[in-house]
Amino acid sequence: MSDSEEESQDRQIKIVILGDGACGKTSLAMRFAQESFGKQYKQTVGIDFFLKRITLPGNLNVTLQVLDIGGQTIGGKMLDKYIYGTQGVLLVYDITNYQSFENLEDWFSMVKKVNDESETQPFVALVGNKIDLEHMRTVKADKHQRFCQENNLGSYFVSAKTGDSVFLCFQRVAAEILGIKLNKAEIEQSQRIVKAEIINFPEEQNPVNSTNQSKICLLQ
Ligand SMILES: Nc1nc2c(ncn2[C@@H]2O[C@H](COP(=O)(O)OP(=O)(O)OP(=O)(O)O)[C@@H](O)[C@H]2O)c(=O)[nH]1
Repeated sequence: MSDSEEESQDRQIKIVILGDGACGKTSLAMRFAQESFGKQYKQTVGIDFFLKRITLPGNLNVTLQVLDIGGQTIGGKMLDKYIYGTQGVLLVYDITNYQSFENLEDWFSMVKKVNDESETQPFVALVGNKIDLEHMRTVKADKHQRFCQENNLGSYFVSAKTGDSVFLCFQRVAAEILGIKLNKAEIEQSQRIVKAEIINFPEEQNPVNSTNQSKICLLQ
């Protein structure tokens, strides 16, 4: 195989998403891989797979195999097998649900246990999801930062609903795994513009310009 053929081959990386039920793992994977979001909660039983090809600086094509692990799998027999040999781990919690943050200790312990005797360790990142619900936040950002510093983790805040920072998170994790540095322009480019939802409130019962009201302004 010539050098150029070798260079044009895709790199493959495996990333698992772990965390409590309903923290938004499936939503994150779907937002990243399919650009979609569903408001309806449908529990993942076992595991789901998503594939997405991205291009990193230097025209490097990378296929990300994303394993979305159901929140109920903790303590299950298969979990070790899903985690083993993965290059990246996203530890996800819901910023409005403190328990989902606390329980990450258990998920992280599983990751450490499985990789205990392995020569290579996965790149692990802490992901606070649902930042569109900032007004309902119960996990303070400094708690998040402390957990990252203490355990040497990557740190992200995202919203699967709006798409805020989702692509950036996966892109940076992939770059980190492959030892590629992203420059400021590349990071800014992948920060999506977040569109606000437009809510149509029903018209007022008695609007100002309704026909039974005078539109004439009287000056006294
Ligand atoms: N507001 C808001 N809701 C979200 C967000 N991400 C997910 N949700 C909602 O949270 C609920 C749970 O999302 P899922 O993606 O199914 O959660 P999960 O972690 O995969 O859950 P399990 O399958 O039980 O492990 C759904 O109703 C989603 O619509 C987000 O960023 N913002």
